[in-house]
Amino acid sequence: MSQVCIATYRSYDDKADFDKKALSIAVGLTVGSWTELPEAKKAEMEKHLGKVLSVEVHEPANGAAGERYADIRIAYPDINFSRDIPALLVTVFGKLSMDGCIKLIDLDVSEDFASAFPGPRFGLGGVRDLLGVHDRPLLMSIFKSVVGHDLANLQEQFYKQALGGVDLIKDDEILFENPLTPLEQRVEACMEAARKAQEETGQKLLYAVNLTGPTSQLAANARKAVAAGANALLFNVLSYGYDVLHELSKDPEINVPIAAHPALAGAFYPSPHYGIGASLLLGKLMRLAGADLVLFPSPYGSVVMPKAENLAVKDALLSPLHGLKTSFPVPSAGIHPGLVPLILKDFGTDVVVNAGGGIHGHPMGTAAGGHAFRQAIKAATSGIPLREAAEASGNEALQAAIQAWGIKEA
Ligand SMILES: CSCCC(=O)C(=O)COP(=O)(O)O
Repeated sequence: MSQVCIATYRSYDDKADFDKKALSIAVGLTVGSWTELPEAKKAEMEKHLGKVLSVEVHEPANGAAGERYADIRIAYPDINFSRDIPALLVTVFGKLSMDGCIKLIDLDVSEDFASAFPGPRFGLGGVRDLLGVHDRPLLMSIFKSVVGHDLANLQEQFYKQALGGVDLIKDDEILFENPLTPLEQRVEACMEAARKAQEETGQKLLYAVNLTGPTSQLAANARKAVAAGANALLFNVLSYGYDVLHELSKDPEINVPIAAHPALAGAFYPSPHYGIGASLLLGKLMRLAGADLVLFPSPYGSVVMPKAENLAVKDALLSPLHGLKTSFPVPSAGIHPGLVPLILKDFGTDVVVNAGGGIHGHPMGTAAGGHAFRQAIKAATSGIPLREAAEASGNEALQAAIQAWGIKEA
């Protein structure tokens, strides 16, 4: 069994000797120095020494400045760090993240390291089981206007979203503990609206309430939310750290799916030269830490992530990973019904179509916004072009949505 975690980096430098650089990383981030060590000490330290596995240099064809880079793979012995994500990240990219043009692209953790992580408790299949929906993409709606609103207002907004036939409703990530809509009362009010809507729609619904507060109170807040009836949680993972998600997701008393919000991710992944690659940041590490659903920008909407990077996030959430359950991909931001065929083309059926403005901004109102998405999903999964579907009687909501936002072709 492999006893190392392998980090892949991309390093840009017009002149560097990348072999030398790789060796200095492998030694510097493990035993500190090597050649100076006496032979007896070397024998003792060998098991701690990082190893350069490969260095692939890409010379720009035209010699253009700023385009020469190398992909460097280094194996770090598991013996050097404890079985937690902070220890792993500090080892492979702590000081190094501040040392020139270098980006952490990927991490392959060992079976032994992964064994400390149960991963998503529900995962994609578990979320589908809770909702009883197995044959189509799910639809999630986002509360939009939340700050400064009282419980009655949020309950009314929730009810309208639920009537639109959505499968999940999530809080806006900027809704924190506040006197107008305290956590437990908000959960009770929204779940009451969910029950009322279910009487009309016959549809089950998950409400991902935003879990916030100081880290020391998060687990208690989560338990309170669950006791009040919350059947899902939203969590701003990157502001707290992956280890906090890991703790929450393996807590047996917090027995509901957790949706990871990507707030702050833009500080890490967009630069080609610095930070952490999107598929690692929003894919592999979120899944390892236990996210059941992961939100991230799509290639089509208002906050755009390049398509290849986006599909790499999807793959990291869905490909085999040490036997962990898969996490639901939720490409988001600026999504409207006219984008549904593109989303399904790239993501298939195992995706959550997620919208805030694209639901609340519908010309016929919030509930119609949900209906328009459901009609678009039905058309796209049946291979019917949206324009054709919009002409059908009963699909007036879709027609109005297309008039408002249009259809984006590939
Ligand atoms: C950048 S991914 C997170 C998307 C999100 O949380 C959101 O509120 C998107 O809202 P929109 O009105 O753009 O659908």
